[in-house]
Amino acid sequence: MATLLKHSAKYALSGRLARLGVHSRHGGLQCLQPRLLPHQRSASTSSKILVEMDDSTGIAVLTMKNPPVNSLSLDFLTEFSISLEKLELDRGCRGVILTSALPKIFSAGLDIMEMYGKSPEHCGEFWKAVQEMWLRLYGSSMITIAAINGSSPAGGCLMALACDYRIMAENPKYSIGLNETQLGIVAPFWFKDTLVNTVGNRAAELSLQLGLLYSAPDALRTGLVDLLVPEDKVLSTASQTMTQWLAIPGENAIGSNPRVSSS
Ligand SMILES: CCCCCCCCCCC/C=C/C(=O)SCCNC(=O)CCNC(=O)[C@H](O)C(C)(C)COP(=O)(O)OP(=O)(O)OC[C@H]1O[C@@H](n2cnc3c(N)ncnc32)[C@H](O)[C@@H]1OP(=O)(O)O
Repeated sequence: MATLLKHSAKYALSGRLARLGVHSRHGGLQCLQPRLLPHQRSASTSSKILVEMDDSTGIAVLTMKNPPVNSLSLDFLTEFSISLEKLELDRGCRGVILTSALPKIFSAGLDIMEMYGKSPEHCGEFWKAVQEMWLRLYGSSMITIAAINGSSPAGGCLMALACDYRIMAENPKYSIGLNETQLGIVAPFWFKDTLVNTVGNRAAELSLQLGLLYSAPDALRTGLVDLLVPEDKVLSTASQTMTQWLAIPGENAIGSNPRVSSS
């Protein structure tokens, strides 16, 4: 925690700027245009989330656009959960691809400024929003695929882990992992359980105790991600993979998800 708080001063200004939407160092604000194709039915956008729904396929792309690094602030998490809930209630939506509008970053994890110098009430609200995001994603009855087009430490990695399948850009500069230990904090048990369910006990032990951040090839070797593709193919591959999953007869790819099915 001490290390985390030490980092906070560095992150203070950017957090405020991000909330004001004025940070463009990563080119974030320039690349937030909707990518609607002619056959797509609708796009809805809140300030930090863009949802593009393709009615003909039942696939939605949920794009995070919270510059500079898609940190998980209370505002962001609230918008994220609302967007996911709307998709969950939309009977036409069968699959969601989660990706980032920002170059180089999928998500930097929890917004450090939300944990620094805030009232107990605010902290409670923030923590509840983090859990809500995880519950909605991990317990979703839709197929969820993370199209990881940038680095994704800590809470960003949790988001990816909460999806059914992870496709990562094979860029040597990107890393992913639950690195909380390196920040002087212990990953909550539900972060740990989500990792164990993905990579198994021994790999999770090493990963958590050492706070490892994996390069894309190491993440693939460990089983933290399922597939590496060139950066410009991440979204299209996610789309193709989703189509394959949705073609499983009787929607069994959804029905046999052990997290949401008791049978
Ligand atoms: C309230 C409840 C109480 C609970 C208390 C217990 C706490 C338990 C929590 C346990 C679980 C924790 C999970 C987490 O996710 S903690 C957050 C961990 N994340 C990080 O440490 C990421 C740190 N960031 C980075 O590694 C890099 O920034 C990154 C690789 C993402 C990008 O690198 P790049 O070089 O491209 O960019 P910069 O480092 O220059 O950063 C750009 C600006 O973004 C700001 N920034 C970065 N990360 C965060 C963040 N997580 N929150 C807020 N702001 C962030 C950074 O300050 C830069 O701003 P400036 O340009 O102004 O310097």
